[in-house]
Amino acid sequence: MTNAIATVSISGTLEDKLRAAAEAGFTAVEIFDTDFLASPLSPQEVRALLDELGLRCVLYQPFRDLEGMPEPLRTRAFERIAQKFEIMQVLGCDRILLCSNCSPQSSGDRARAIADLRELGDLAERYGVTVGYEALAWGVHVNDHRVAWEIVEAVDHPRIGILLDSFHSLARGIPSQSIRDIAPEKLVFVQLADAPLLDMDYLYWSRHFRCLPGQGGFDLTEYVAEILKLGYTGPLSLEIFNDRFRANSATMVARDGLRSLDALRDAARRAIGETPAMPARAHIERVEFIEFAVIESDRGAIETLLRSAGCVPAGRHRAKAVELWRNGGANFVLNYAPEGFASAYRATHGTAICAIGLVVADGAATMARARALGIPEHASDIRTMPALRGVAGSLVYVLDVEAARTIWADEFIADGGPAGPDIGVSGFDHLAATVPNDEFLSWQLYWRSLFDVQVQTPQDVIDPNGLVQSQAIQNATGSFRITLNSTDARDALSARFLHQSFGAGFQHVALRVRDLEAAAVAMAQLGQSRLPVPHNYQDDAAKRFALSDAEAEAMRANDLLIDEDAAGHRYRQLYTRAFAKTFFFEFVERGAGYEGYGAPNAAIRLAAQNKFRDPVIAD
Ligand SMILES: O=C(O)c1ccc(O)c(O)c1
Ligand SMILES: [Mg+2]
Repeated sequence: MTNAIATVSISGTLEDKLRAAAEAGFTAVEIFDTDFLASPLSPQEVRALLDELGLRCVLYQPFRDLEGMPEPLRTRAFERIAQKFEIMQVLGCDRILLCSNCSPQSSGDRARAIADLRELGDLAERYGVTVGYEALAWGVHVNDHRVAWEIVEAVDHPRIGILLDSFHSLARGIPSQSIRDIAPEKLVFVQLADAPLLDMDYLYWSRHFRCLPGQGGFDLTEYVAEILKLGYTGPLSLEIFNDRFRANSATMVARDGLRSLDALRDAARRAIGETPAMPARAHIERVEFIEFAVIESDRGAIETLLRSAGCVPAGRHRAKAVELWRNGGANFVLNYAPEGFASAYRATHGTAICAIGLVVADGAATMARARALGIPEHASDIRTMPALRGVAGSLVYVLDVEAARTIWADEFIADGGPAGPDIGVSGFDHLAATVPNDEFLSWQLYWRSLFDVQVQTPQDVIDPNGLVQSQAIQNATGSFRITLNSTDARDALSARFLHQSFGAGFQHVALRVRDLEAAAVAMAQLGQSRLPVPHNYQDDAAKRFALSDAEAEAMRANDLLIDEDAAGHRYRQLYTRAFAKTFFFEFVERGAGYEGYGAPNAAIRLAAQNKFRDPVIAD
């Protein structure tokens, strides 16, 4: 069974698109009619290029508005499709997609459509071509694959089959089990696309928001499982109309496309009990550490930030200029080494988080799955802790439970200094990454294809200078949580972060505490520089959440933010001021059952941060 991609999914000229698909490892493509029409290459030249690149054209698409048309449009459509069949012969392509009719001039008479398709079958037969009839979600008479199937069944012609496109089926909420009604030999092609769950006109949703499987909200696993159960062995092909992809690197989309298909195939195989071709998505236990690459001249400032957040020195590396700091269950590695990965990272990004360490259930299986998905490994100098390339060239270290138990004693000499103040940090609550807009979907796929994680509903967050999109990703128990944030707005905080730190990265780290009020008081004594929260917000929160006078006063006195879910589970937050505009802490008290991230407060926080737009060093 082949992986394929439609040329419409990627940016550039027809030639750029074909080269990117081949480079990513595809061996089959759909050629989109408009891409061909806009190309100066003759059919023979396109064929030569396909041959040179080792690609087969497995579908020519789309052909529009043929069935049920009045004359003279009907004759014209038949003449035009015959010309496509001739081109397809040159291209070596034997399948064409016919969309259900969208023309207001078309007849809704079922018998007419059936007769036209039967005649089309006879024409296709002469060229050795098979037609896949696709129900567009916005087709005027046929907009449901169950109806397309009824028609194809009635046409009963060996050259006329049905083409399934997951967008059209799942956007309309058509049950995937209905695929079982299709005769297997009549399913001629399968197109796949995911999409965010939006309440939107089908055409606009489809043409602008489709995304790769594993980047949106459709249940594609069930869809493909039904298709595999039917016995379909043809290509699974990506047909993605997406505004970001049109503006993106063709290579990135093609590479991610292959990853998304491999991950989806794996999920579908598992769903129907077939032997999987790669290890399962990796279970993450927790974040064990984050590592900063630190410029020596930033030492004072970063230590001040850490100390005032309740962190204390806990060890020195046995061989390298690397220090371990701790805050309860959260480990911070400060890397000052003049050589190696951190030094290269520091040279590009300045003082920044250059790596995170994840504890997974099975390290070897995690690395094997990463390999199968084409996620690059980075040569790690610690044997028990292999590394994967992560956001913006930062690293994701992969630790077994056993490695996490021994790593600190193996690598570090414990610091005999005084124990720090206990501010009740149990560990990392979440890490917030800021990524460029065009990589936003790519990073979602990275996390969702490799790890056993789920996404929450995406959030639109209002920054004083533009809209920020935020996507939370977490494991089932909530012991691992990250958020991905991106914006198009040049002056929004996350855009300034990208500019300031020369690319994507983790911009803030949230630590979880038992009692945020107590932690805030303790950290104030340590000289913490907090982000002030306006009184207007506090006055509203007091009423909204029916806070007692004491609770409301504690909120005001400690610059706390608060949220509550529908079931009354609470979340309280406190932010520190930023270090060099690139990094800050959040402290959270997450009431049992609260699953969010305080999204309603993000606009308040961003407005507060906006006041400190000049370089700020925690003092
Ligand atoms: O948006 C469209 O017109 C269109 C064209 C061809 C397809 O296969 C499709 O799914 C949508
Ligand atoms: Mg389609």
